[in-house]
Amino acid sequence: MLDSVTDLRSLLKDPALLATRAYIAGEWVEADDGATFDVRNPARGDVICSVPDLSRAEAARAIAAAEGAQKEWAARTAKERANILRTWFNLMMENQDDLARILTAEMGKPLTEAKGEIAYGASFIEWFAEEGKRIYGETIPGHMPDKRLTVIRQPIGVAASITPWNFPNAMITRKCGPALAAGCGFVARPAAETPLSALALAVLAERAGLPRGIFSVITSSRSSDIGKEFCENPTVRKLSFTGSTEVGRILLRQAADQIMKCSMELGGNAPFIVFDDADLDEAVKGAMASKFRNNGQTCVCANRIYVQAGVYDAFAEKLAAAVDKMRVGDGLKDGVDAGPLINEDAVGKVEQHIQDVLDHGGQVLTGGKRHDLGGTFFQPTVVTGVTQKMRVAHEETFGPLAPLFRFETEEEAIRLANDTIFGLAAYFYARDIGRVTRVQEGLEYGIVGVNTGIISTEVAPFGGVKQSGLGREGSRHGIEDYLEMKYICTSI
Ligand SMILES: NC(=O)C1=CN([C@@H]2O[C@H](COP(=O)(O)OP(=O)(O)OC[C@H]3O[C@@H](n4cnc5c(N)ncnc54)[C@H](OP(=O)(O)O)[C@@H]3O)[C@@H](O)[C@H]2O)C=CC1
Ligand SMILES: O=C(O)[C@H](O)CS(=O)(=O)O
Repeated sequence: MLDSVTDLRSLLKDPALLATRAYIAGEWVEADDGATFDVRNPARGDVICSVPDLSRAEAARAIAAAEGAQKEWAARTAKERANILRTWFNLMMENQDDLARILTAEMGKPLTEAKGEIAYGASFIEWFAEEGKRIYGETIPGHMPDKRLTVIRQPIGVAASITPWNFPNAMITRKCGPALAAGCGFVARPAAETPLSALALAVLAERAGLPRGIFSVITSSRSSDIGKEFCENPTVRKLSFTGSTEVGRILLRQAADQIMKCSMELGGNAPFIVFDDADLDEAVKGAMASKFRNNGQTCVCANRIYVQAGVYDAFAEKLAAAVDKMRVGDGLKDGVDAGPLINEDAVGKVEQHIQDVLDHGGQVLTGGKRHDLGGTFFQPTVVTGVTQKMRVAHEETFGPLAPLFRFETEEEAIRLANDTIFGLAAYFYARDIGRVTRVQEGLEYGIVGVNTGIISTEVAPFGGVKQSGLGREGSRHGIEDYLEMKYICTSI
């Protein structure tokens, strides 16, 4: 097991990627007051290293440096910015193995998933390097003979991000990619659980030639303080947040004072619907992929699995058999399908959801308890007899729990699936074209997977409706949130 920075450095081809100081204005710094906080390997809770515990003053300096660098950065051509971003992408892919080991060490996901995340994260840098060249304007036929009308789009200025621990690389690049391509300055504050992946990104950004000050990484355990600096500092013109709906609400309230432009990628409660005309084996594969990716710790994981009555028992049996084959262990070891949960609170939530199902008449089909490995390892679990009265119907578990609900009709399935304040991702398996059309149109979600359990890609718009968020990330739409539109009316 990992229990020190020496152990982790010994696993890396390039130990310099394991940076343990914050990155502000092109400098590697300690906290002004020398404070630090520990970064732990969730598999055992061992301390990997400590990093500086920055406060608002250092965050303010990073914001000022981003403002100072932004005008020159925006004055470069889109192609010049693209070339540097492309170099950054290349460096991320060349160092994929090391970045994945650092990510697994601090977050716990299996190395195979971590490598996948590095490629996914890098794809946003690659994609938006090119999208930056397509920030087109408009000319509009004048409303009067002596008027000439144009519309241009300019970088919004300094953008800031607050990101969660579950995708410590990709959630940052999904935001800084479009921001930097558009000509913005960028200040990132990663989750306290997982700062090392963000710092490794800064090491490679420096090597790629990103100008000093244009990109900073604030390591801090004082998330509320840094969030307030981002929301209250008048230089920050854009806040992009990924995390829980509860925290998103706090940030929106704080940002309202400045009428700040915000993107919010928030909580989910994804329904996964299996109709009686589905290919059951494909549906099981999709459920396994969607439910147990990152050990259930993603906002787009299937959180509720609705199965039509005629195929309920067959699907439950097939799913339990697939779940029983999952290999739980230390993510740094080969052949592991599920690592530890991020912390004890995460384990507690899974246990509470399982107990609530049992208290209301449901049953455990497989799993249901902490794993023999101890720590925050948990048995992948399937529960049956689940109903809308239970907590798991309305709360995001964010763990390896697959709750099976039974339904009778198509109308009932759509109604139950939409019975939530969330609206991020939904999935269903069916083959009748009329049913597929009616269901994909009837689901109130920003993302719908039809006969697939994995939907994430940099080329498509990712985001939710209702209380799952505001805005879209990735795709040709993702750069819009880092631009301001200017209408110019010229009298000739
Ligand atoms: N829609 C999406 O794409 C995603 C949504 N989520 C949702 O987030 C939840 C799980 O992730 P989790 O990290 O626990 O979510 P949190 O919302 O608790 O934390 C997300 C980030 O916000 C920071 N934070 C917490 N409180 C504040 C505050 N008052 N002001 C400023 N920043 C704050 C956290 O810092 P720290 O951790 O250091 O406290 C972390 O960096 C789930 O509900 C999940 O669905 C998660 C990932 C993606
Ligand atoms: O943080 C998350 O859960 C991600 O947004 C999910 S994905 O984009 O990696 O699928």
